[in-house]
Amino acid sequence: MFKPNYYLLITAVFALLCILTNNVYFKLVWAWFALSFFCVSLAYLLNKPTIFRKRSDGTVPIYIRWIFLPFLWSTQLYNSWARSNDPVPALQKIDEGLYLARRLFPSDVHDIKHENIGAVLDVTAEFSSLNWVTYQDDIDYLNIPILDHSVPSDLQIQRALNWVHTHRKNDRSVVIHCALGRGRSVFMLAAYLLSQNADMSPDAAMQKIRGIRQTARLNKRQFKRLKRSYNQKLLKVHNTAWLIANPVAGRREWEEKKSDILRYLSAYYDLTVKTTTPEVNGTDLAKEAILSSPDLVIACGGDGTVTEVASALIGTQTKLGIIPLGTANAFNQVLCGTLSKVAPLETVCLNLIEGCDLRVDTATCNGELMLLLAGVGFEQQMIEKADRTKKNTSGQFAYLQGLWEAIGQNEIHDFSVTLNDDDPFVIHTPSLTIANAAPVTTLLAQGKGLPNIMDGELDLTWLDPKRTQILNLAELALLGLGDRHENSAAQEGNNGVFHRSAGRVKVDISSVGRYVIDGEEREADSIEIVVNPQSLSVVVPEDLMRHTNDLHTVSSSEERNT
Ligand SMILES: Nc1ncnc2c1ncn2[C@@H]1O[C@H](COP(=O)(O)OP(=O)(O)OP(=O)(O)O)[C@@H](O)[C@H]1O
Repeated sequence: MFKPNYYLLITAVFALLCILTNNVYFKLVWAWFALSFFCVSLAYLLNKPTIFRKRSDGTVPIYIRWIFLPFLWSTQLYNSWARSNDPVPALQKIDEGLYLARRLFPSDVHDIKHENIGAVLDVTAEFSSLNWVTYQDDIDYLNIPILDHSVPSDLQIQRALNWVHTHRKNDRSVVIHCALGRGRSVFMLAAYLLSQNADMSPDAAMQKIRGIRQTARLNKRQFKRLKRSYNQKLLKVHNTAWLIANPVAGRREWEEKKSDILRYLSAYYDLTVKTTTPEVNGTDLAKEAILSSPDLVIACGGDGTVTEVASALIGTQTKLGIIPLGTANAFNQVLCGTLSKVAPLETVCLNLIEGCDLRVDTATCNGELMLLLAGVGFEQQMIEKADRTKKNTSGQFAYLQGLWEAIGQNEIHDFSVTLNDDDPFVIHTPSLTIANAAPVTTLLAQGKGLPNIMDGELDLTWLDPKRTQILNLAELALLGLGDRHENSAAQEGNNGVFHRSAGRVKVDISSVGRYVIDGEEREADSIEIVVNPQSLSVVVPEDLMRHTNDLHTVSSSEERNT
């Protein structure tokens, strides 16, 4: 508690000066000094390094710099005195690819380049970092803000270990720096050495560092925390994740977004990144991933990629995460909400870091994994009409165009339907969907409102051929939005919409010979769909889960921290 008390004392001195001074200008200056040091003491008392509002690119906003100017002046004065008397060089190699440094200045860039350093971990909260994009554009930068003389949180340690490890695994050298390269950065480097050397003790790690950088010294609290983390076996690189990306999904955004995705995620996950090719699909890569038992496999692409990856994860404890870079990304909309498609990349990645785990139902359709739904009639015609070229030019509107054309044709078919072990019955309809789940935009599946992905049931929705299909769709939209579904399970339906539920469904579709499953076209004379309750673990946003009281969830972030 030395630091806050010390800063409180300085605050008191400036407050006193402010009271005792008569000159209004001096009064203002002393009040500013007092406020600045008071804010710093609060930051220490509450352990809130984020008070400096340091951004992810390492800059501190101008207004914060003004508020804290008196404090920053004094620390910079002290640090420049300490640097000029430093008996050790600014930057020192401690281990293969691992460096320690004091605060980095433009004059250090030459050494950074010379040592071929590709990643900078800045553990200061109070100073703006160098603008690495200007100096060297292939430098990865991460700030983990820690107050001087303070200890990092378990989560901060975990982030640092994973980030450093991700870079080391890719043969990139990493420098960890704080203000003088003596405390906070030494803590993180020692923690990383301990995570990589099972036989090393905290004392041995410190000895190794001090053998090279004699000024390295942890205060009592820091060393106690290092030992505690070591004894509790927290100094481990974990949260391993595989990221499987489809480079051609959607509008081919992977290349453009790749570096941001890696920057956000590698700060928390020990990442392995793979891309699909026409020969090696998401299932092949996810099967390869499973061999190393990662905590999370992230599918980055459209629904096709998500289904490929998910099919290797069914029945395992490995979680599926999604970065929606496809055209529709309907499954992601089911899990993360309708607006998830337009959520900023940072939010999407944060959900994968701080989200909750949820076990959801999946199904198989003719032996193939079905996450969302299978459809004959309108649904199949809509997908058939939205080909790759149309998806590339019109995006999601390609599906709307397709649906519109299908409604215009209004082809009616007979299908023989068997639910569970019941007797078959024949329906006469232009559209039948059998859904495990569907986003709110998939009207054709909402005969009983939104299908529930955790109820262990499939939802069958079909439309009355005698009624105008636009009216049927309007009815479906109302069903999706509200509670007007009480009658849709009745024999006579609900204003042109029919609905049934079952765990197992068999449909004779020989009259059309074609169907779609999760947006992909298939051919068959019959389809058999079986639900597989709670067979897949997925990561969903925490705020979404807070409102879903009937679902059993485990906070993955908590789990990861234990
Ligand atoms: N490297 C690649 N080159 C060409 N095609 C690929 C490659 N990787 C995957 N594919 C193909 O991409 C298709 C899957 O695309 P995906 O469904 O992920 O995106 P989308 O069609 O744009 O989105 P959505 O399904 O959400 O509408 C598969 O047919 C797969 O064979």
